[in-house]
Amino acid sequence: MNQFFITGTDTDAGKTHVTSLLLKLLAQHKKRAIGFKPIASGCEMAFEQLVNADALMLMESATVSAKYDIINPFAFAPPIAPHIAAEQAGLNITVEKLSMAYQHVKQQGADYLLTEGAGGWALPINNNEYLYDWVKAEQLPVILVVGMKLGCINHALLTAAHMQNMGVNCIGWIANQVDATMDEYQANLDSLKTRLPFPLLAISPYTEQTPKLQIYKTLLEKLSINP
Ligand SMILES: Nc1ncnc2c1ncn2[C@@H]1O[C@H](COP(=O)(O)OP(=O)(O)OP(=O)(O)O)[C@@H](O)[C@H]1O
Ligand SMILES: C[C@H](N)[C@H](N)CCCCCC(=O)O
Ligand SMILES: [Mg+2]
Repeated sequence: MNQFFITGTDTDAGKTHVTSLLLKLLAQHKKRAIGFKPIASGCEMAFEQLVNADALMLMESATVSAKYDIINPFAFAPPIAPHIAAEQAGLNITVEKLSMAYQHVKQQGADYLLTEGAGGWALPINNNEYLYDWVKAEQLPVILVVGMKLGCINHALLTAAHMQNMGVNCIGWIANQVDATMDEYQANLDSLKTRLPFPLLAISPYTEQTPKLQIYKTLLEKLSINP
C-alpha cells in the first residue's frame, strides 16, 4: 500500500487543497485511493455528529469510501489547537490510538492512503506526544505543502530541519499559492528550491475556479504512477 502523510508549513497552508488534488490525480490514473484526517478541530454538528470540512473534502475526492468516523476519528468543535480541544472534551489523543484508527483505514481496500495532518508539522496531540511521533512510528513518507506567502521560508526550512533530525523521510514539497499577491513569488520559490533538501513535486497555482496541479515527473515517480 502506498502511504503518504501530507503536512504543511502552517494551518491554512493548503494541506486539504493539495491532498484533494492528489486524490483526484490518483483517481484520474484509476488508482484506489482514500484520504484520512485523523485529527480535526473546527468541526460542526451534522446528522447528529461532529463533521469537518477537510474530512468531507477528502472523502469527496477519494475513490474508496468509508464511514465518516473511520476517516476522521478525532473531531472537535472549537477551531483551536486540537490537544487543547481534546483536553476540554476530556479526551486523550495518543500515538497508540492513532495507529489503531489507522488500521481501520488500511482495511478499507485502498492501494493509496493519503493522511492529512492538522495545523503544521509540530502539532501537539497530548502533554508529551506530537502528531509527528505517530508519523515516525508508522514510518510514513511525508509531503510538505508550503503555503507560499511571506514567512513561508522560515516555516519550510524549520520543518525540513526537524524532519531530518527525526529521520523522517520527506519525499518532496508542493508549492501552494495561497496568496495571489505575494511579492517576488518566483524568487521565493527559487530560494526554497535551492534550500530545501528534497525536490519540488508540483505547484498548485492560486485559483478561485477549478483547482489544478502543475505536476513534475518526480511526483508521478514518487506516487508510482506511469506518466
Ligand atoms: N491554491 C489555492 N488557491 C486558492 N485558494 C486556496 C489555495 N490553497 C488553499 N486555498 C484556500 O485557503 C484556505 C486554506 O486552505 P486549506 O484548508 O487547504 O488549508 P489547510 O492547510 O488544510 O488548513 P488546516 O490547517 O485548517 O487543515 C481554504 O479556504 C482554501 O480554499
Ligand atoms: C482550526 C484550524 N483550522 C486547524 N484545524 C487547527 C490548527 C492548529 C494549530 C496549532 C498551532 O497553533 O500550531
Ligand atoms: Mg486542512
